[in-house]
Amino acid sequence: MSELMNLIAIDEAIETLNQGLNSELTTEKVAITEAGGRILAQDLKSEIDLPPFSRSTMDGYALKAEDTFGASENLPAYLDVVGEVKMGEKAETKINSGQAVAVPTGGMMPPGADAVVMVEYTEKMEEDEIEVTKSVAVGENIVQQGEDIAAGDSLLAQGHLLRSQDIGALTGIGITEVEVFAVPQVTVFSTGDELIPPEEEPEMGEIRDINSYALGSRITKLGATVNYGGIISDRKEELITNLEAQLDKSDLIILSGGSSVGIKDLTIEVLNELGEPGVLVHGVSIKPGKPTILAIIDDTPVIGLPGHPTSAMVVFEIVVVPIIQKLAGRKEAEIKVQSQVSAKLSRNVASAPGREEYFRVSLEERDNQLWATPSLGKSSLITTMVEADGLAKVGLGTEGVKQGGMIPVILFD
Ligand SMILES: Nc1nc2c(c(=O)[nH]1)N[C@H]1C(S)=C(S)[C@@H](COP(=O)(O)OP(=O)(O)OC[C@H]3O[C@@H](n4cnc5c(N)ncnc54)[C@H](O)[C@@H]3O)O[C@H]1N2
Ligand code: MOO
Repeated sequence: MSELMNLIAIDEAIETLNQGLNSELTTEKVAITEAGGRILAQDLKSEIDLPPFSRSTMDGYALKAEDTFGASENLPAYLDVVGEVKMGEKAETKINSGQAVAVPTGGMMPPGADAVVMVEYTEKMEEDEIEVTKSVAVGENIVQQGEDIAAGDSLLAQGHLLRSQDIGALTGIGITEVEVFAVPQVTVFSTGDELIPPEEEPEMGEIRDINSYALGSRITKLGATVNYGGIISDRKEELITNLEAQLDKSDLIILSGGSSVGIKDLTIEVLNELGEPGVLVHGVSIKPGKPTILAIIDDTPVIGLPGHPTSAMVVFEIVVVPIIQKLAGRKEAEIKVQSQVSAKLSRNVASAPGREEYFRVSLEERDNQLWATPSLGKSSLITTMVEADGLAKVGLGTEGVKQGGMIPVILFD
């Protein structure tokens, strides 16, 4: 039987693993159409101004603002129309005092003009004269050259997750290829003699595999590639063979089951035998999820999650997500940003002393207030996750939270 667990705090556990990880990540160049959701591996500066010329933001007339000062319905200003800017063409006609040029929304500002009056505030008098009934300020209704992005500006930093708006900004300045970090390859195994693949009919005593698929789906959502390693029986040789086969091909291996103190619990033994440094952490002060194992085998992190499906998913969220993000190259500051809300508890919750506790909660909005109702179901029941909208956290040094107390809730994706 393995030795009894010596629990350590979550942050310390994650830090211990991070310290042992190889920080050199592989990168690759991808077309901008493939770059959404990837992590940038370079700092990006703009070499050009966006927009490359000053543009009107309204349909109207480009003019010198001072020619409209004091203009009103009762006392209009009169200007000579000396030309028209065509969309997508260079504005050539120079404006002098007392002159205006018709300009469409997005059209280039003609030289000499410093404002645009909207067409609604003008009246055509003759073919080449307008009356202006509103005064405009210098710069009004114009986007200046380089106002969006100026040449030399830093736009995005290494480690940033490329979102749709980032992709748009990059194509706006003509960047069609970017250097990104390679997608982490994550292998998932389930362990246990009782487990069978979901497509098979269970005999009495057998249980269909839940964890591989719940975790695999979450891994995909995080932007990593999942390799379904399958089910490993509780035989030492089988555990060794399966792990050895995947170690070189994986950036991270996740096992579930076989992590607690018990006769069949060979995981620790095997992880220590397979390579250096072996098991770094066995037992984390988190509930559910106490029997979590963190190991590194010759540069590949291996994480053993508790077998109970809910416990496995909770530990995945709290411990594995930041590790996958780190392996993906995501920068520290962004990793901490989780989609989190603050909600009022609809009933008292008592928390395990000395453990950071996570309750599955369902959320409901009542009277402009978000209320969290904790599930009291066992961590062996996957439906406690299905019914939940998120995880409410009760910190290490807290005995519980009273009904009506505020609590942070990490939202499920
Ligand atoms: N005497 C003690 N017993 C247990 C303790 C303890 O401290 N003392 N801890 C309990 C807690 S808490 C947890 S969590 C589990 C952890 O168990 P293991 O990580 O060793 O996992 P198993 O024993 O293999 O499985 C536990 C449970 O989960 C089911 N399971 C496992 N894998 C899957 C899967 N892929 N899909 C669906 N269900 C799975 C398995 O059939 C068991 O029912 O230990 C407690 N016991
Ligand atoms: O630690 Mo177990 O993971 O509480 O259910």
